[in-house]
Amino acid sequence: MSQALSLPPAATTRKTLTLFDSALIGPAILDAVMKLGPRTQLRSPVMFVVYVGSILTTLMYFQAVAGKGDTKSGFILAISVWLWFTVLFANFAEALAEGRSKAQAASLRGLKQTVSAKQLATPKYGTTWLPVPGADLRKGNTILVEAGDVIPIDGEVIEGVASVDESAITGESAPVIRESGGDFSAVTGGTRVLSDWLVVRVSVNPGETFLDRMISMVEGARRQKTPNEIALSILLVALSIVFLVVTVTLLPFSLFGVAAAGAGKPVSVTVLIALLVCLIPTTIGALLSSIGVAGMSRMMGANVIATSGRAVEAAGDVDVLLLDKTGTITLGNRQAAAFFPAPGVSEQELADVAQLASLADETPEGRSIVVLAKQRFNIRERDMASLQAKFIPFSANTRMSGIDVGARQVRKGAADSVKKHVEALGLPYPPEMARTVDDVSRRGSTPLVVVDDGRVMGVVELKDIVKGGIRERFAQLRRMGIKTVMITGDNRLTAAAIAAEAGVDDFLAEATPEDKLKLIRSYQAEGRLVAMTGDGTNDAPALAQADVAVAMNSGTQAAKEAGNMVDLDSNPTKLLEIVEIGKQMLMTRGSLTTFSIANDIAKYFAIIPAAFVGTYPQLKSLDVMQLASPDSAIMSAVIFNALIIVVLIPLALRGVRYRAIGAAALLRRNILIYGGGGIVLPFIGIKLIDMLLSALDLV
Ligand SMILES: Nc1ncnc2c1ncn2[C@@H]1O[C@H](COP(=O)(O)OP(=O)(O)OP(=O)(O)O)[C@@H](O)[C@H]1O
Ligand SMILES: [K+]
Ligand SMILES: [Mg+2]
Repeated sequence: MSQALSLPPAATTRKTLTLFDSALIGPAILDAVMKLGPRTQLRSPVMFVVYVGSILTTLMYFQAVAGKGDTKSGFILAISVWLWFTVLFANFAEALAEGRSKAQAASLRGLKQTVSAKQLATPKYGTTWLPVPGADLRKGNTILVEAGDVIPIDGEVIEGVASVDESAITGESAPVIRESGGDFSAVTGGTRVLSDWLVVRVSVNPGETFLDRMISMVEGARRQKTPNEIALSILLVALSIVFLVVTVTLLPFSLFGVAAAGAGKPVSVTVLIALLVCLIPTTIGALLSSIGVAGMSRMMGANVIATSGRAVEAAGDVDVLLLDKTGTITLGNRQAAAFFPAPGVSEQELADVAQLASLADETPEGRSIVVLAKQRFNIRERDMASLQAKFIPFSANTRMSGIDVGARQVRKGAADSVKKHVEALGLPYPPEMARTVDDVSRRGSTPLVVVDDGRVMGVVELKDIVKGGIRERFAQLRRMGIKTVMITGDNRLTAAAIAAEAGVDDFLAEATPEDKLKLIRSYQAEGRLVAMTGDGTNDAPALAQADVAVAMNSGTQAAKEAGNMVDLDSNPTKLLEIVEIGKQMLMTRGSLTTFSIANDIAKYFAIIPAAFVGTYPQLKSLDVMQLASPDSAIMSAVIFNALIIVVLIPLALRGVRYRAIGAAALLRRNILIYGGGGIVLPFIGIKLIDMLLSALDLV
């Protein structure tokens, strides 16, 4: 067994970077310069206007040097340089946000390694295996992984039980159990088997693994714009066009004013460009894409892999959260705990039939029944082949499983399903069973009724445990205005007991996969945004329908594929963080947009009097800021406009703090801070820059 395959320790692979990590700054500066191409610039129309302004003023500077300028060449150069800085600062903000995601992707790529696999000739343990390079494996191949092996690729366990170290991917050091059947059968490439062995059927082709998808998602975070982002971009473009028209029409006004008075100086094109840049919403235009990228990074930091930016955004507006019970609210390894025989049946007889019904049942429930019968009554496992029995597997629709031995039907399953099954055979269903079933259910356990060829034998109690700390977290969700609904295939009483213990707002019991889907659709029809958390194959259709679909990493491949997020920690209350990150992203975008527009209005008052006082001396009375000179006023506004981008980068990346107060209160608060701040700050900032410029005698 090659020990050289061991993975790097989790701590080094999941290193967290500080906001302005020195390792990120250098590359981001370089990247900011690389992003100066026109195609890249065109992605943000607002910044493209600044970009064109920078080029025009540069050209005008050379014209002025040649003696053909409409104003002093030094002034044009200074404006031009600061416009270029404005563009570069915006590029830098984006590059810095992307740098963080890229670092996260790189640490994931570190997990991808060339591993040799043990390919089996037949999908059966004990047959010979051949060493093949992991990259040669294809969907459908079967492989053996043993203690110490790195699992070469994603797959589904078809035989065996083993403990697996998934810390390289999840950061969680406790090993997890992976076994065939049930909801714990998916294994992820890059994780390591700690004990025992597994036979795994490869479920993907190379390049399509979970790790590959994570990497491409983290790297491509920027590429697709979300619907909200597109709407905002349209608003920003519209504002820019309005200001462009306003600025362009100022020139004839100025020329006309000078002609009419027979004195004064018309406004220069440089000043008009400066004015335009100050008026259009450059602050949000520069920071918009970083806000989106940073949101995805924060998800990743919370150990959630989001495969769609739209889902991250929708998370901020979720109204209803649906959770499946087993494996999501509870630990999910329901274990047989007790046998309750029907009248006239001994406990041993019940155990015997229950074991018979579970011989081929590979679910954790089925296996635990076989084990309990062995422990209690030393009933040895019989061989399915020599019994010539036919296996009837469990399905979420029939809610029963068992075997057929010739014409003899041995079954176990949900009480109502078994009752129907017995009555369909025209046999009596003992009324005493209902009491036992209710007693077991009220404890929050799952009752399975066992029936041997129509004769009801008794009840098996399956115990499950509610995950710790879940109650408080649901209370927190309630305070955020999110309704929690538990959906389960279990009966009403069990569901009610677990719902009460976990503290969910509502529950739906005896739900088939179709019922889960229907419930989601009905909420969506009311215009609500639905989040769903699930782990099982039977949750997959519902996950595919939900707006925000969080699959547990411990769950099945089908669930993970149907969802648009995977929680690496498999924590059902992770949605709290997901919602916070989504809300934070929406709020950051809203706050900075408010700030940006308020800011531009303030600049208008600083620049207009200064720019046109040469044309219309009456404007002097509007000059509330008493800036040193018209040139200094315009220069200061342009510098402020550029610097504010840099000042706000930390806020864009870190996000506005989310508080669990009502939406209206939050909105009021943010408008006050970012709208009010946006109006006041430029007056102070521009005045200070103006004083500094004249103190240094620069204008
Ligand atoms: N292996 C099995 N054999 C027979 N019956 C089973 C088996 N597993 C579960 N059942 C019965 O089927 C019912 C529904 O199954 P299950 O609990 O897995 O549904 P579910 O929709 O996944 O709900 P959840 O995972 O939220 O509890 C169970 O309550 C139980 O009565
Ligand atoms: K601006
Ligand atoms: Mg389930």
